Amino acid sequence: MPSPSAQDGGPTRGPAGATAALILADGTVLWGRGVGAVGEAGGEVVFNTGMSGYQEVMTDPSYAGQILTFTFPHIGNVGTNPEDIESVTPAARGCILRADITEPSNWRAAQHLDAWLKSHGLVGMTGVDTRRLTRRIRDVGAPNGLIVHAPDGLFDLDGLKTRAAGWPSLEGLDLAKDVTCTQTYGWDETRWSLAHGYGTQDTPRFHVVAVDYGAKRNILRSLASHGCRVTVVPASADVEAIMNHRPDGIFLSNGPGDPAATGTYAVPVVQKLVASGKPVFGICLGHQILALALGAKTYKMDIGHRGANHPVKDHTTGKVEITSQNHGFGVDRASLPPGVVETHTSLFDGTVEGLAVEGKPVFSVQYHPEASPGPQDSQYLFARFMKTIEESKA
Ligand SMILES: NC(=O)CC[C@H](N)C(=O)O
Repeated sequence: MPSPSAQDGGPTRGPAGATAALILADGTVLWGRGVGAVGEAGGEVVFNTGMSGYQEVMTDPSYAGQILTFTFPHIGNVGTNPEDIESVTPAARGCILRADITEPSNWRAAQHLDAWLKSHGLVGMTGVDTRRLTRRIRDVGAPNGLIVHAPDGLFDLDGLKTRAAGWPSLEGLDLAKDVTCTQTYGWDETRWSLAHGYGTQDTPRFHVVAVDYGAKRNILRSLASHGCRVTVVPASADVEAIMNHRPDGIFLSNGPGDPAATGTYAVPVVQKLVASGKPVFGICLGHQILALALGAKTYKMDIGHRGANHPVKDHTTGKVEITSQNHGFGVDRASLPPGVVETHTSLFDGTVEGLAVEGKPVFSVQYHPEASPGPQDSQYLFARFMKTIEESKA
């Protein structure tokens, strides 16, 4: 789009047709067309390279505090439906898209993406050169920014630039407490499956307590489909509350924010869980919290991993799997204490992707074996967890 019209003092009118703007913390402005809710939303601007699954991505609670830009240009063309969600309320703050959203074309579509964004109060914009934005994020790291949707085309650019520059970093932010469940509940796979026509569940083999730091539904479904009864407890649950459920195994979920910020409550609980000798399996934030509990350190990555084509090597089998990922923090290899083994490694950038504790039924991965969206290569990890539980019971 051409440059905006010069103004003296008052609001700035964007280039012809511009009803939305992305303002980055360094003052960069990208213009576009507004979709979804009218208003302003701020967060860390990150890109996801997946070619499908925008609704699962937008509802993944781990995207809390972030504005998503999709590198795939056509987003919204199959509309939205009530099933492809990873939580009831979308966690991402907004979205940045290349192409305008077309009419939905899919038999499952219940709503246009634009209407769905509006109904959840999410601000979005289209017409952005997302390739340019992504290359910029790759060069300088994920910036904070604001997206503004103003149908009158008028923008208070100075104020927006000040607010974007002052937007707080995700580093040090505990967001798990914002997205965790407020009460303990049993994941009712049967009811969910029947409601969506996917059949029933057999008699459960094991009872797993899942600590919810922002759990994606497909993890709970995956545990259930591997034969588990699943009890979900809030992130603040203490060891006694967890053990009172008499679990066969404990699952530590994914979730948003800085893992180190959970140090006051989650980390000491996980230390006790590890000491208890019960099988423990962690995914993403759960993996990072486990690492902290074992004495390792986490750090903020420049751009993180978000997409559905990340190659990871499993050192146990020597196999390479293509994985679904969404994280902006990582576990520092140099900080791993003796007795903690790196089981998986990223073949993109060599970072730590999985851990196991020697002599204990405890392991975790940085990526998402439940996918949703993404390839199913890593489903074996749920089977590995079941085997660990079986062995620990024997
Ligand atoms: N998906 C997740 O659990 C993300 C973990 C953590 N919030 C990160 O960004 O690294």
